[in-house]
Amino acid sequence: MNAIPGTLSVPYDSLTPSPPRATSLLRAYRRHDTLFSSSQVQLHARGVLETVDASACDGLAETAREALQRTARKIGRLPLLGAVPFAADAPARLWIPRQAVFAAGQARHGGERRSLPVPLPHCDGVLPQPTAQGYRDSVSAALQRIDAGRVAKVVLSRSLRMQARVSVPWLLERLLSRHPDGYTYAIDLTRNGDSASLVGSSPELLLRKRGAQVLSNPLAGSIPRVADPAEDAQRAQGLLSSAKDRHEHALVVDAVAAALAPHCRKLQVPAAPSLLSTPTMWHLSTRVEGELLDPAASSLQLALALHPTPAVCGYPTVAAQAAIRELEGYDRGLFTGLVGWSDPEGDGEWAVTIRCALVEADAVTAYAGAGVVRGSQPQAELDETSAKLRTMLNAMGLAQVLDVPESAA
Ligand SMILES: C=C(O[C@H]1C=CC=C(C(=O)O)[C@@H]1O)C(=O)O
Repeated sequence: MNAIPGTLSVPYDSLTPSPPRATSLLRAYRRHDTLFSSSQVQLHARGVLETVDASACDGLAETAREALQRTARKIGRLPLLGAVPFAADAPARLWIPRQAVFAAGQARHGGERRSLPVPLPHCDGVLPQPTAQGYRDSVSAALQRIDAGRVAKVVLSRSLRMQARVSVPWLLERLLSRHPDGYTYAIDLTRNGDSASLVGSSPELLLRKRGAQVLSNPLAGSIPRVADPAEDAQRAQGLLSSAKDRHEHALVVDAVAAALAPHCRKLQVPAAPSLLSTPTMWHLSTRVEGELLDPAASSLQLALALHPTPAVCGYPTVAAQAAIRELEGYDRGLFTGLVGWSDPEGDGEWAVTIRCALVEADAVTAYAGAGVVRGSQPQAELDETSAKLRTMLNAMGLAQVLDVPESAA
């Protein structure tokens, strides 16, 4: 099928009969491979055939489509995969791999366990950006802008850079076993010998496209979960009936529906959100489903038409982007961008790049943000980002970094 020895690419639309078992793909994963897993499909890729480094400002979707079609003509059907950053003018990290294998279904924990690194990663120091107080101050500043009518919602984030060595295959396996329904990814970013991977377990689907069918599943409005089942259920119900969170959520759903509408002959938008849970969070969730006018439209092009949604940026977009630039004080990089893949027909799946960490040789940086709207409280937003950070910190065995007294942070 393909001219490159060892290259294997199984078409997405031929997945159902007898695909490679997802668990065996996970077992085959090696450091510097790339893996993207959802409840629908799992993609395992190795090597780089061609990079597509344009920024979203520079016709990224068109450049990607040309690269996919050229590869399909010359070599065979291979997907494009990788990550697009939050900022439209920053370069994407997308490429066509030398080898790609798709499997249907979830990468549940395989029979064969990898040996755990012993001891668990040890953290030699933490650099928060901003500090806890800095984050609360930025939320207060965003609330002033909201009161002044300059913006309705701003998503503010923070990061924790930890001096620690973390094994990517080990982390990936732990993330998959904790939340197999999520969008779990390990995107190899190693270039020129500088080892780096973007690893995460996102609960949020930006866009899935298969034939003429598209689905987006925006999340916004959240509350941390607790161990006690009765209180946990009470929190979920409280979230569902919170006017503040419903408003925060509606801004995202309206923007997603407005961005998809011009591309769709039919669009279904539920009138009210439902609840979605991860191991650490409850979220308000809405599944927006559409039928495309042009089934040949690419999943990347459609995902970029949605990005950045108010779930990661705010509303209105331009005012929220300006507030983030002025208040956040650090570069988000790939965090709050999109991560996923597209095949030569444009079918594909792109998740919102959240609940993630940049894993480098001697350090790991975890990220989390929260939507600020009228009625938000600085301490509650800080606590929400801590709970979101736990997705990665718990999986890495580094949750103790959240217990550091603020004066030491
Ligand atoms: C920006 C993040 O979450 C977004 C997605 C879901 C819920 C969110 C919220 O309730 O604020 C955020 O909009 C993150 O997890 O870092």
